Amino acid sequence: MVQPEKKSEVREVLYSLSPWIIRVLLFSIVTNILVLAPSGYMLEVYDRVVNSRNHQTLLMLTLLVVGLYIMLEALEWVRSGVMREAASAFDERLRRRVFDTAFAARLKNLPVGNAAQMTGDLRTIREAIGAHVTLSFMDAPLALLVLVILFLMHPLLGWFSVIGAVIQVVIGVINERRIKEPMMLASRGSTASQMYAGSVLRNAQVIRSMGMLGNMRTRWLAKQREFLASQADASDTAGANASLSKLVQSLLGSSLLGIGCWLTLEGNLGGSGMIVGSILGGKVLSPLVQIIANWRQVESAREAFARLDGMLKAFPAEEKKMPLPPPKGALSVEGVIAGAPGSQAQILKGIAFRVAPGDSLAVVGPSASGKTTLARLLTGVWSPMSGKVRLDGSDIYSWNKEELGPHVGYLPQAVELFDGTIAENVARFGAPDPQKVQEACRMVGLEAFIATLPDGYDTPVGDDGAFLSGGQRQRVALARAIYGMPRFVVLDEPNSNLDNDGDAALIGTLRELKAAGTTVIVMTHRMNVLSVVEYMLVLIDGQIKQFGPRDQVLSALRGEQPPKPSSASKPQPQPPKGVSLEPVKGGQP
Ligand SMILES: Nc1ncnc2c1ncn2[C@@H]1O[C@H](COP(=O)(O)OP(=O)(O)OP(=O)(O)O)[C@@H](O)[C@H]1O
Repeated sequence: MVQPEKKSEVREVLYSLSPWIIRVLLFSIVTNILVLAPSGYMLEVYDRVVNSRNHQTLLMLTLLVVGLYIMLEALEWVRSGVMREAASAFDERLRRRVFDTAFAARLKNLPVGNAAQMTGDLRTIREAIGAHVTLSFMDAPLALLVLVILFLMHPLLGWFSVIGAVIQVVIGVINERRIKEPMMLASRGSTASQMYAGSVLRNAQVIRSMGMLGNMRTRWLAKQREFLASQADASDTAGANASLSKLVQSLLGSSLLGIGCWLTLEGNLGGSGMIVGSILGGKVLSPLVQIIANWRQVESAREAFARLDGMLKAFPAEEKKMPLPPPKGALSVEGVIAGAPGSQAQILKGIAFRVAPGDSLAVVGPSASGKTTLARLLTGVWSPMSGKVRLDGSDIYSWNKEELGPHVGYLPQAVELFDGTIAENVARFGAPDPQKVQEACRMVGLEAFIATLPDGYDTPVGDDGAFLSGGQRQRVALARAIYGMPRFVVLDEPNSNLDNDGDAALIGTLRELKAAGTTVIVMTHRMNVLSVVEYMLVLIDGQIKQFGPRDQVLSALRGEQPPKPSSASKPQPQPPKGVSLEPVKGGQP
């Protein structure tokens, strides 16, 4: 079946700029006429002043031309201003959508560079709209009118101008062909080099401690050399062609004067015709020369347009859906097969289980068995290849996350904090509710630490929480996950960085969540977490090996009879065979 062509959002936004474009086109008519003022002045001075030797006429003509100059420059200023306004409007109308799409693309495992390229592409198009070259495009139709006048004056003048224009276009095309490849390599190389430098700077401590700076620098220098060589190649070619283009323009101006003079001598053109002809010839070429000189900018904008449009088509805006009622926390995982976005490899190979509202489940399993993958599916970060993850019966992946977010808590394995204060991070960068922030920090045992800080909850955490210790970062992230007591919480290795106190605080947090009726799923390698959960799921190589009430699963793993229900209130979990679990740190909480 033929798929209908998806609408081009970027093109639609460009079309929406027509009120600005029409205004500029109207101004362009006036400026293009005013541009002829110096030529008119020259002719009038020759015709009227030199012959009549009239000082007053000279004064009047000079005052008139000065007035016209001022008007021309004022209009040019207004014209550029209107285009800059149009450029801002373009950015304004797309920036939110571009940001969201870059974010969605990153969630689909697209490299950071490609996702970030989108904001660069938006900037490239915006700059091209506001650039002088766009005005040259608007001047081009009027240049055609000037060409018609030249033909009417004498066909020879017209043809000479056309030949000049054709030579200019040929130079432009050759230039573009020659520099396209090196420019592309230079642009890619520059991005790669920048990203590499960024990653070196982010990991400065590792590099310093193991004396890796020399090796890293050598790599960076090689990347720099590579892209600078391509850039130099492109600039050399562009420079040579620009000089050639200027030469053609100067030659054409003088040739037209010569031809005009010859035509006058032959009696085919009036005396002033030769001057008018040479001046008008220059006007035909001027927008063309501008366009050719800035053709790279036009090409870059065209490439950025294609890339941006492709990405926006690949990631359509989320449709507005009817809001769903807040979830109660009933989780159902139905025949889920899943892998990393963009990859066909299956990490989870047919997973199905249910967790009732308020119940807690520990997911254990060896490294790389798929626990983190499951956490990403349970929180709707990744979508399954087949099957569904449902919260209160609704597909969690398609649930509007802005709407669902306050009811869900997620602590990822790699803790990510953002540049802001403790309170802002805990409150998920919404307006912090001081009571809820304090409550979340109390539950994870951060209160005492925060009390020692001069700025308390308003203390900045630094980029990615750089001012905090690993354990503190994990606790702040845990507080963020439980901020506002969500109904559904997924914790991926919540105690990987915690000491005994932190572990005890975590167990306390899990108990409080339980008491509040929150459904909790916790991926763990630690035994002590098992003491506060009711259910257990053993994941091995992407498949469920065991699932059920905790003690039953533990007994099954040890090859024993399941314990009697009463023992569930006094859990004494032991490491099962085949599943590596670290012993409880600091004893039973
Ligand atoms: N973003 C990704 N892109 C491609 N493959 C991935 C990605 N994330 C995980 N994988 C692969 O999926 C498999 C399962 O990884 P996952 O992180 O889910 O395991 P895990 O059980 O959480 O391991 P651990 O206990 O070590 O954290 C691994 O083989 C890993 O290479």
